[in-house]
Amino acid sequence: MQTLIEINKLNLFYTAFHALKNVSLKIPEKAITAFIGPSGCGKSTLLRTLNRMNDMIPGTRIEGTIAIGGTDIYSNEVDVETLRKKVGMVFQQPNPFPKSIYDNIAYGPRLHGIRNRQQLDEIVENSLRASVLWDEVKDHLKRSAFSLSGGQQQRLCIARALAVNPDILLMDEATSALDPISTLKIEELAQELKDRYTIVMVTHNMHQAARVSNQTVFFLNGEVVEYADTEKLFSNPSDQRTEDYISGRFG
Ligand SMILES: Nc1ncnc2c1ncn2[C@@H]1O[C@H](COP(=O)(O)OP(=O)(O)OP(=O)(O)O)[C@@H](O)[C@H]1O
Repeated sequence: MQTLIEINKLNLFYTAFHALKNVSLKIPEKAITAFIGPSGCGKSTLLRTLNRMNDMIPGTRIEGTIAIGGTDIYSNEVDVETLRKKVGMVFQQPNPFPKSIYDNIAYGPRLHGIRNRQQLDEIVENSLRASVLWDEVKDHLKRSAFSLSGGQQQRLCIARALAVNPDILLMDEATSALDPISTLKIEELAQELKDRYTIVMVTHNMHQAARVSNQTVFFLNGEVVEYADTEKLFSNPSDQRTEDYISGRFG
């Protein structure tokens, strides 16, 4: 598998607190990579570095490099807005805009200069189809996004991220606020999307990582303990700490 994201000797500090320690990882394209580990081990912090969301947190400093498709995303030449278009993100709580379903999806494309109605209609339909929401909403696109259920809102947020044509989709505990059926739908959706997008997901739920991901990274105290094919990591971990964690001895 081809590497898309290459993290090299990454250290991240929140002021004096050393949150990520010497992290090096090669994340392959068009696959699902899961970050697991106990609360506070740095999963979300690492995810946020991939589209520079950490830039928004005062006092954050990084050392080391992250390259996406060979480009150092922290170099001065990189435009952060363009990076975030290419690296979309979905959060724990669905966060649609207080707008119609249609306008939620059209928001990003409009921001990037697309005004043509027919073109926007196509993007809205394709994005909603890709997030498997089209059939449920096609007859009321003008309704508020808040009229949707939590699970539908999360699929809307995924569609919104897809509308600007990203390469990478970051999912930060994207199902932890959802009921089991909605969770399953998002997991199935992730499986479908991985043929076209590179997905990196943070999850508290080891079963979810085992069910949906191709690779799993296990973190502890800001360090990578083990990175392996998901099947291998869950059936035959190399490190005793991984074994202890996946068998529920801590965390
Ligand atoms: N904005 C911040 N300022 C200071 N410290 C922070 C900040 N965000 C996170 N941290 C600290 O960095 C460490 C890693 O946090 P992070 O949220 O990345 O962990 P996590 O593995 O995603 O945890 P969880 O599973 O609970 O979400 C924790 O000790 C946390 O307290």
